[in-house]
Amino acid sequence: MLDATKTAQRPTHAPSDHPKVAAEKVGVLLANLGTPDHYTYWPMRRYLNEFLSDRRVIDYSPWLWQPLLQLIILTKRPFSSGEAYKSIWNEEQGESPLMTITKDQTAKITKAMQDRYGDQVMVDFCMRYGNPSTKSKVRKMIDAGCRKILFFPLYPHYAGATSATANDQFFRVLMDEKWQPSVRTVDPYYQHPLYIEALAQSVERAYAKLETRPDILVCSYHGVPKRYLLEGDPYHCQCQKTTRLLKERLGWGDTEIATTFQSKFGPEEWLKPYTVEEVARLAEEDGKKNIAVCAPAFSADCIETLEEINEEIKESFEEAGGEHFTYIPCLNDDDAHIKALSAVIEENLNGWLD
Ligand SMILES: C=CC1=C(C)c2cc3[nH]c(cc4nc(cc5[nH]c(cc1n2)c(C)c5CCC(=O)O)C(CCC(=O)O)=C4C)c(C)c3C=C
Ligand SMILES: [Fe+2]
Ligand SMILES: [Fe+2]
Repeated sequence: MLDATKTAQRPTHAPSDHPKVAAEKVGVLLANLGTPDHYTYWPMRRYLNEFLSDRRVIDYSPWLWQPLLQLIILTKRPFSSGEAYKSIWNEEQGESPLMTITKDQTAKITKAMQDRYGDQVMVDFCMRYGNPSTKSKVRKMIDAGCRKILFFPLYPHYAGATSATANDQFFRVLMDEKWQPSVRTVDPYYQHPLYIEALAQSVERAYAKLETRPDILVCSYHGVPKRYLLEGDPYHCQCQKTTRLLKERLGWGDTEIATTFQSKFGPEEWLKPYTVEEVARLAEEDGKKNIAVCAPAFSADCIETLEEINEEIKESFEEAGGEHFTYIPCLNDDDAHIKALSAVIEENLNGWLD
């Protein structure tokens, strides 16, 4: 609650001083990871620098890590990752697919919330790294009269490198605000029945379009260093549970679905099996020549799915003798996904709205 003694020193940006503010609102701030402004060297370098300097993502001592990052990694990776981004870029809108999809999700969730609550709720999105920044969107919500903000990291699973760092940033930028909203953050939703339902429907829809049923569905999750799991990060267990719940909902057997981890970075061991190796092994050793791959840890298609899975990992499968590779897109702005995310939001707004 607000301290009445502070109202006398309300800053000029305080919501009630804002000429356009007619009534108090509740803000729902969706947050995704972030994406470069462009695939050329400097925007790529700025984005990777911010991302890879986050100690929630890479926890090495900055004394060791920063020289390596600044002098070696950031001289090369902006070029190689930039090429990958170029191959998937949405040239028409001048942005990456992650940005386009996040905007589409936000528009649909806004509509769902307005149908339910009218103008009492304001929905917007921000990114953990790059633009639009968490700071700019928190400020925008406060200026628009949001006295309560629900912060929703768009990751089904909780990892230090994703949800936790998004939350860190949210609370960090709030420290700079004089006019404090009351806040809530959303829990991971990897076992929400509507999320599992949306995943299952996306698999069923994809399978229904195929002439021959794939031998196996590979659920490829973004990896993290194995050490993070051993040090207590819950991400790995939550991914395993998602695959199990999906398998149960689909009514499949153990041999029809697998869990793998992708996007290994650096020399350390990451969560295994690595998708890129496992798809080759499935083709070569298990004779599974027809596979489908989905990516349940990503709420939106991005470089890691459109380029890494659908180009690099597909190539690894085909080089090992695989014949049919089907990539099942992320849930993106599917109606079932919007329904799931809206339900999660409504559950978290409990008691905040009439
Ligand atoms: C280096 C360590 C990394 C960890 C740990 C990590 C965890 C992690 N990331 C996501 C989701 C996304 N990652 C994306 C891109 C991306 N990830 C890393 C590194 C780590 N991620 C890098 C260097 C990049 C940039 C691209 C590249 O150079 O390879 C994206 C896509 C962004 C886009 O613009 O499309 C997402 C989404 C999760 C879920 C996760 C751990 C749970
Ligand atoms: Fe990542
Ligand atoms: Fe990648």
